[in-house]
Amino acid sequence: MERLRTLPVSKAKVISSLEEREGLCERGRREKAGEVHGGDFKYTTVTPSSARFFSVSIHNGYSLILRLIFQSALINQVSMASSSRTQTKPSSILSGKVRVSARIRGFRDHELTSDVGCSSSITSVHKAGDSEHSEKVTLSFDDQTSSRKNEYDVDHCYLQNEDTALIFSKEIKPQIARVFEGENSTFIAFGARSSGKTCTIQGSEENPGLGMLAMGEILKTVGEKHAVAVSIYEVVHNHVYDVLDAKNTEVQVLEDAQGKIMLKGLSKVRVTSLPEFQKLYSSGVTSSKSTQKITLEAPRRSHKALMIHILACNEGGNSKCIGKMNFVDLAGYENARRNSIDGTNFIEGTQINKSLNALLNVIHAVNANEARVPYRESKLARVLQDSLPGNNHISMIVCLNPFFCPDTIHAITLASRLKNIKPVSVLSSSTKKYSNSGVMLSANKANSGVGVFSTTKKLTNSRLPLSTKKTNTVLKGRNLFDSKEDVNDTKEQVLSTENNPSNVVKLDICNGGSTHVPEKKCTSDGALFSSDVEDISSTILACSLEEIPELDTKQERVSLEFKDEDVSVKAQSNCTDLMHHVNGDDNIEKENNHLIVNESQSPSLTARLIELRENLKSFCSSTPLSVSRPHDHEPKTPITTHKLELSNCQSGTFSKHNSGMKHSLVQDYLQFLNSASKDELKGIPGIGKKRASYILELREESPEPFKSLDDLQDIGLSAKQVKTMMKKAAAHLFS
Ligand SMILES: Nc1ncnc2c1ncn2[C@@H]1O[C@H](COP(=O)(O)OP(=O)(O)OP(=O)(O)O)[C@@H](O)[C@H]1O
Repeated sequence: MERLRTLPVSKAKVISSLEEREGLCERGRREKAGEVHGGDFKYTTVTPSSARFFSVSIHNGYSLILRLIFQSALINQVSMASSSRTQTKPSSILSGKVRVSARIRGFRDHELTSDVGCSSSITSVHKAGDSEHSEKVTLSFDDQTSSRKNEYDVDHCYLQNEDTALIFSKEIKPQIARVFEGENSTFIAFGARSSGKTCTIQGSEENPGLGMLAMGEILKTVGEKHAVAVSIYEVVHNHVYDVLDAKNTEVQVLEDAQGKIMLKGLSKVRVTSLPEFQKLYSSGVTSSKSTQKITLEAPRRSHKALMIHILACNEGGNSKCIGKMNFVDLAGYENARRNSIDGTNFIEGTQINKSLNALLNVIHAVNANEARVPYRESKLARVLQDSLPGNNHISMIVCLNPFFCPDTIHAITLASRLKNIKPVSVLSSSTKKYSNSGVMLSANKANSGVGVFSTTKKLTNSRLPLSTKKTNTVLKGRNLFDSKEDVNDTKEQVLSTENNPSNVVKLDICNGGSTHVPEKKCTSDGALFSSDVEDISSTILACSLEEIPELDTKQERVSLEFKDEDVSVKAQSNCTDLMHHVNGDDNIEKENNHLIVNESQSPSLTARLIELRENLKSFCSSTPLSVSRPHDHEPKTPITTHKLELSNCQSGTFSKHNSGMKHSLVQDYLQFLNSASKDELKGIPGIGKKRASYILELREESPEPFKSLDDLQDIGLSAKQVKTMMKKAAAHLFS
């Protein structure tokens, strides 16, 4: 009997289309790439999952069996790629206004022959739907690290053999007429590093990208009444720089009294011909690169964007922007910790991931039609702010590496979540207090069965009128794209329920004796998930929600799995009495009264904590400041515990006053900035001459430009700088 030899996965290729397969077979014959030493065939294709299980004989006698196996794998794959018959999942209605399409990058030359390219994992692309517009695509990946199969729904998937021109005609061309009618369109390329984002958006002279193709079409459409101008900018470390300006000036993102975004310092260059634009686009990019130090320094990673302005010209020669097209080439996602070799690029990677998450949170909020969109948390989102909401079109193109890549899986996971959301419930402010007292798990239980989880998070101030802010507080966990959530280390939670698509689920964690909740994950206010830290090793591994048939239908089991890499502990918490549904806005108020404590059963830890806190509060407020004498007039030693509690109360009162003082200091400071003269402003440490004149300009646009400390970011101050300034102001009071 001949010995069987296992075919290494790396020697097998997965090609996602028949044409690609044929092309490669031909190439394989020539180059002997991926050669399998069999009897009468030189090259074949196989899914890596199949390859893992197949053994290959080196003897001719087994080649027939091999061919049968491989043929069946091939037929299977081709049928999956081309037909809608083999659906593994029930089709869901893809929701939201954001269109999400995927693009699988073609193989690079060296990938065709190396082990990397050969270990492909995009095993299948299921297309469903018969019309061009209603199709849904499910992408399947074999996760080689966990032997799982991951499936993601997107609106469309462009295969390796499909070029950028096809993407243009399907995604961009139909939007051009709408931009001339006054709507804005935004196209965002998102994905892991080297997944083909720049090639898709910017392209090259030989293979023009979407920006170039769009400009070609726009210039064809533009008549005498219209003109075209472009701006190109990049966002580095949450600062926006003008790429068309040789000095690379920083762009200030301002908002006028009407809430209109103004990009101060961003060049707008008129374009009349394609070669002119081509020169501008490529030289602009070159100039941005030239600002980096040459030699050993790695090119800085940034988000780059092109803005095409359509201008309406009147007879007097004046022009007004009527519509915009944005093409955004996001910096590539990568797991900063895993990919940081010496720690040097760790901070950069972390910051980029944070900004990607912040942008995705914005898109998610817009897509879900949330009342509060966290524009202020992302500079890029602030630049795009007037192009995202309402009828404006947003399209995300998720670029995928064609081989197994955990970062690619992370990217598609995040993007596909946009397709499974439903508009969220807006909870009244009375529910807000609970957000600080327990872990909130918010799930949009769409029919598709995919849910989201989130964290309670401090609401930053926006310039909404105060009344709007109060009433529109959205308690739905919006922080969908939390930076610490890493699909490579953490399993995706899937919350499957059939009904109640827009339910919000409140979760209290039962801290049973065997449950280990990593302490470092709990922030002071009790929220388990915070977006402050990237790549925290201790994360929730999995969270599943299942109905327990034998119990009341309103009770469900939540299983949370934690992984703490540092101490190698895995723990699970099963809570049976803590879930409750909120059915629609009308009942929210009523329902929330029942959310925390289920009276018939023992209260959860969070409920007990709330009770304790309330008791303490009422005790403090009711404690008399002087100790009254007992009625019998007998002198007694004062009770020491009471003294202690009294002093606790005093320290509580002191800290209360403290925060009051802090608030009034901040208010005074902002009031000063809103009213002081230029000379007075110049005298403030950290403001200086330039910022002083800039503040005056802002005050011309809006009488009170600074309503919160966050607004100081508009004059280019970082949160750290603001904090330092406030410290100095406080110190000044006592000097
Ligand atoms: N469709 C394609 N077919 C073949 N090769 C491609 C394709 N798209 C991109 N590439 C190649 O892949 C590499 C990475 O492409 P690109 O620079 O566009 O990726 P990126 O996602 O923008 O990278 P980064 O995350 O670093 O910005 C380049 O060498 C490019 O030539």
